[in-house]
Amino acid sequence: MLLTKITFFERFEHDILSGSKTITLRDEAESHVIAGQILPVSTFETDRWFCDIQIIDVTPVKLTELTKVHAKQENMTLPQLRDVIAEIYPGLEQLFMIRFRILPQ
Ligand SMILES: CC(=O)Nc1ccn([C@@H]2O[C@H](CO)[C@@H](O)[C@H]2O)c(=O)n1
Repeated sequence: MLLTKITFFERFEHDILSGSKTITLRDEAESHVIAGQILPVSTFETDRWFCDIQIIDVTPVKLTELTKVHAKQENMTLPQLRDVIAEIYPGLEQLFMIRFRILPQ
């Protein structure tokens, strides 16, 4: 089943809106989006809509394969990104990188 919406933690809202966060790393359950798809984005905490994104592509990536390039696309350092993923997806090795662009409001 394709996702029809996506949520982000509120603390990433600013980076998404400013264009400094251009990927998200998700588990398999949240990887079901396709290139070209447009999705409404809301906060995880209160389900408040804050933008629409268009999916560029989805690529499987293992935790061990993450590099500074991924971190830069998250507007983080690699250690910060590893910490965030360990917190959200403890013990998960297989991630999916979703590249997106923010649509003008
Ligand atoms: C239910 C829900 O909202 N889940 C998630 C899952 C991930 N992310 C962000 O994607 C990147 C890598 O995981 C990091 O920047 C994360 O913080 C998020 O914001 N929200």
